Amino acid sequence: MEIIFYHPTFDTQWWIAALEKQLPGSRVREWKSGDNEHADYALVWHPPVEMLQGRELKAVFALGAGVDSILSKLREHPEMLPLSIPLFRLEDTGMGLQMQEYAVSQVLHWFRRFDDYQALKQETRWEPLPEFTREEFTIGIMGAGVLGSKVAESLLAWGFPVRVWSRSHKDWPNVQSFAGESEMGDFLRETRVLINLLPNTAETVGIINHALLNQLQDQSYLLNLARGVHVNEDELLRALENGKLKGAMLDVFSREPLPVESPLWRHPRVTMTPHIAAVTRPQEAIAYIGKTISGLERGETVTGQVDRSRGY
Ligand SMILES: NC(=O)C1=CN([C@@H]2O[C@H](COP(=O)(O)OP(=O)(O)OC[C@H]3O[C@@H](n4cnc5c(N)ncnc54)[C@H](O)[C@@H]3O)[C@@H](O)[C@H]2O)C=CC1
Ligand SMILES: O=C(O)C(=O)CO
Repeated sequence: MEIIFYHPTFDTQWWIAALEKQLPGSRVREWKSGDNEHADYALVWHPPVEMLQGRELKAVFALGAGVDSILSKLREHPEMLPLSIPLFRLEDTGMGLQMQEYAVSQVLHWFRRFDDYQALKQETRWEPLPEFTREEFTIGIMGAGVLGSKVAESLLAWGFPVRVWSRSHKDWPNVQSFAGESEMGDFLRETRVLINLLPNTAETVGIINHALLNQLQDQSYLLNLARGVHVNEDELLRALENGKLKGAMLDVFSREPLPVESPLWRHPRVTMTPHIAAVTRPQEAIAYIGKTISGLERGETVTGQVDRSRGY
């Protein structure tokens, strides 16, 4: 079995050795411009069109959870990957735990008012504040997929009321489920901490805007863990000024790296990280890819295939 590999930043030689160990009998090579030799599978992140175009592959694996960048390239260059070739993405492979760490630590930070205490410290003020209760700290998660479900589980374990909003209803113990546009208002009304874990699609781009934020309780919080283009950044700043939002923690931005002139850098109630909420964990990813390729070779049903018409 021949596998081609392309990733602009990963340690390619390490991946090749680990993949060959995971899939005995396979030959994995780094794809380089001009390589038109046969391949059965391609493992990619931001691949050049030339790498995939015209190949008769059994499947392509994106080396991340979000497939928005490859799908947007495919809209421009449909010849790059015909619909008959399945595209897979990483399902969890260690990202669920990272998202849980991120979400739990930030929710607890806001819940225990560490942001307020930090502001008081700046003014040299020793002042115990009233405590928040869990009842007034409902967590609303947009996107109830692989990562949303893990985050929901971890916040439930900390005793917070948890609700999710997605395309279809979920029957998860102790989680209130809302679906579709018609239930968006009910979902937002009691949400105090809004966590975004939606995929980036034509339907979700710009979804966190003035109209949405305005439906939250006053003094709510936003945690964006998915994609920057989900948030209208000007309207987010407006919500921070008019009291709809008390704070925002952002891992992703409409432009990355975030330009130095963005006011988000300087806003005292915005905290941020540089798109590191959950990164690809090589060992887990290789185990998943190995298992999926072996399953495909045996003609079994496997999970993780992207629905290109849906966009995720
Ligand atoms: N910041 C980071 O480091 C990372 C960010 N991500 C982002 O997280 C996203 C989510 O990942 P997964 O949970 O694995 O995806 P998933 O495909 O398992 O889940 C997506 C969820 O969104 C819902 N959804 C999709 N379109 C919708 C719509 N129009 N209205 C309502 N609900 C809708 C689906 O029903 C599903 O519940 C990825 O697409 C990626 O963009 C993923 C990994 C790391
Ligand atoms: O896997 C993804 O989609 C990511 O955003 C990785 O950082």
